[in-house]
Amino acid sequence: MLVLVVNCGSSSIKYQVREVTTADEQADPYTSSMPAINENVPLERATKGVESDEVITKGLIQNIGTSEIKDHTQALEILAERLDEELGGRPIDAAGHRVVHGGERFSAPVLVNNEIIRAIERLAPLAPLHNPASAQGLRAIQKTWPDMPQVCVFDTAFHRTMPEKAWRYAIPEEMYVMHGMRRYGFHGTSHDYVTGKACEFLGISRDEFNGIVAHLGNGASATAIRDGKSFDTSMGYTPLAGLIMGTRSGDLDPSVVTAMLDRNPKMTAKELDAILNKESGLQGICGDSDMRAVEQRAQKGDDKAQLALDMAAYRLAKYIGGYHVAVGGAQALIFTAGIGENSPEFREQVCNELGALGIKLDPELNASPEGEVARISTPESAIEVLVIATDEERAIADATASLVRERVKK
Ligand SMILES: Nc1ncnc2c1ncn2[C@@H]1O[C@H](COP(=O)(O)OP(=O)(O)O)[C@@H](O)[C@H]1O
Ligand SMILES: CC(=O)OP(=O)(O)O
Ligand SMILES: [Mg+2]
Repeated sequence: MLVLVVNCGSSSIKYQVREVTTADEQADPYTSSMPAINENVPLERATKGVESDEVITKGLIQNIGTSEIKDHTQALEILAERLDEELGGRPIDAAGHRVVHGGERFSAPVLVNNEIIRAIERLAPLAPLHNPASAQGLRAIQKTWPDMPQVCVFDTAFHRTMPEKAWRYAIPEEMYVMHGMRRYGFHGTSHDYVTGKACEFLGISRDEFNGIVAHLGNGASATAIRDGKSFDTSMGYTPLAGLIMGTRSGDLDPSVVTAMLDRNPKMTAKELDAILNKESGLQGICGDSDMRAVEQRAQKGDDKAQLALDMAAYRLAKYIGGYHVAVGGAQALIFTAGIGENSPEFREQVCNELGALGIKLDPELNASPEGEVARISTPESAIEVLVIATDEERAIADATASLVRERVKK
């Protein structure tokens, strides 16, 4: 089956077309339209018998929302033409979308219909940059390929298993009841995927696995995995909370925000949002947001870059320490995504902060982890440290093929 994976960002569309083989094996019973609250089926169970192994083509459409490309609808028209060329007219069987916010409703991937698209649009206030883009992408594909089944895979879904003590904010209850102000958590597809890989590698069944995942890309989040499920996570109501990221502040005292407003009463919510999301994090501390650039400057003795690294590593280490407690003792610490997979220096710096947990890195293994899953700790380490290559697109392609296959059977 040929599956188009679409990731609609605020100003770009990342896409992949993947060949997915589906064995004639029954997947686990899997709710496809209305998943029950707080239910969650691990990816590897939901996609049993589905294997995506080959990327046929991939690419990026940028500058959406400029004079060049008006909106996501126009971008999808460009994509359709491009794909026709790149695939030599071969038809696509299904499309799978990364949707950032699934709110409290979605705890698993769903087959798309008009009502689902409206639900994603209704969640726009919680993810103003991402959800409207996804909805436009979904509608544009509906228009271009009216018969193509579409599936949405939500960043928030994996975190629907968190207990209320982890997801509620200590603010007046009506803020939650009336406005949905609570922790949702993001990067769930990645946290779920690498958790499955870790269990496989360690020979532990999902239900018995306790660990911590550090997904460190441009956006970064840590998740406490208890009994194989998300128990707590560092991102919150939006992807701004938690760790120090490329351009996002992560956690701070909310009074800082009100003080910014006090100083400059003319500042709009949008401007405040831009300061915290686009001008903060590594960028705010040292003027560079890309980890490679920050590391290079630090190696040359640049103090500001070194401070940015120290702060980011320290913040992450504090989360790891807290989550070790939250999961009742982690069996493994997993590093993944751009920085987690590619920066031995940052992994080392974080682990150096974790001596109290009895973590011991093997410097050679850390310098060049090999394969999809690599152990980088010594045999004496109290917690295994793993580097796992995440693949959100693959997970989305598998989930899409799995749901579409079930539909064809019915
Ligand atoms: N070899 C490397 N060393 C250090 N950082 C790296 C390396 N390769 C990629 N990165 C960092 O990974 C981050 C991007 O991660 P990625 O997961 O690709 O992001 P996105 O969230 O955009 O998917 C950037 O900060 C980049 O500098
Ligand atoms: C949710 C989020 O932070 O996504 P990204 O890492 O793609 O920015
Ligand atoms: Mg990412």
